[in-house]
Amino acid sequence: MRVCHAPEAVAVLEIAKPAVEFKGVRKVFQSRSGPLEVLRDFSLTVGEGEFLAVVGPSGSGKSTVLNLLAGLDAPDEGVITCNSRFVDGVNTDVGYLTQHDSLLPWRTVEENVAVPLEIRGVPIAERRERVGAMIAGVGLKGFERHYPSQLSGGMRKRAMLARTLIYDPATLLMDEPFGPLDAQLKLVLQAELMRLWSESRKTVIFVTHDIVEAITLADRVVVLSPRPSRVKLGERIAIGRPRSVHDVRFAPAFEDHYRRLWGAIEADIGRPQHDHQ
Ligand SMILES: Nc1ncnc2c1ncn2[C@@H]1O[C@H](COP(=O)(O)OP(=O)(O)OP(=O)(O)O)[C@@H](O)[C@H]1O
Repeated sequence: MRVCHAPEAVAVLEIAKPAVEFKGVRKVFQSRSGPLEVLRDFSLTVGEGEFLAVVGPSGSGKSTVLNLLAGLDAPDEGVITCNSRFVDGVNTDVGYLTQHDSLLPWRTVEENVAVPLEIRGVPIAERRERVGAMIAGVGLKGFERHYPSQLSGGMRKRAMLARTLIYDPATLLMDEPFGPLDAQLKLVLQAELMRLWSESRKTVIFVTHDIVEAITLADRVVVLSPRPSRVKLGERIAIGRPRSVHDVRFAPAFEDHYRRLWGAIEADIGRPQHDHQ
């Protein structure tokens, strides 16, 4: 990825090498009331090292997009590639932080974080070292031996983030990771995510309902249409980095971004989604 600096010191990102591509993807689920077409002719390209946020109406298929990329589900039509490989089964190139609390309750923080390394057969000494460093990196030092039930919601999110990052996936999928947290904690975790991302520059696809969060974190925000979904707007965020989660909303470009994104979302609120094919 090439980063050129415009006169106003805003980093303009040009997608030099795509990390993720959806081309003409269609996804239909079979529901009790018949087929549910969630994605139709859905196309999206994400550049290597890009932080992309995805917003859109509830039920428009945001999680479906992540599940398809993770290879947990298969498209009915179209092609998905990740790091130049077709996704046609479980995609081990991605780390996936889902909405749900997925820590194993019978394992301590360090035992939870170690799971991906155990699966990959990483030797125990290396495992200990990497787990310790990662736990410190997400601010959980001192809580290694705690069980999930002994942690706050924010600490559990940190532990899940550590477990997702531990095997150093090239691409990170995050599905409303901070959704249920209170506003202050959300800001703290957003700041930490930005710090971790700026150190590693992984490709990130981050699903959220929060437009401010999307503008704060992302290089580009895409808005999905109601079902059957496509990308209806792509907004490149013209706010320089490093960004402060507290100051982003005072950046000159913030208001215009917010207005355009909200306009695209507002137009679809209450609009019925078309489920008949
Ligand atoms: N495995 C499945 N079987 C049947 N229907 C499904 C399945 N997975 C998702 N759906 C339906 O597909 C639609 C899109 O779901 P998805 O979770 O991708 O939307 P979303 O945009 O992430 O929603 P939200 O913002 O509410 O989290 C929804 O109507 C959902 O009920």
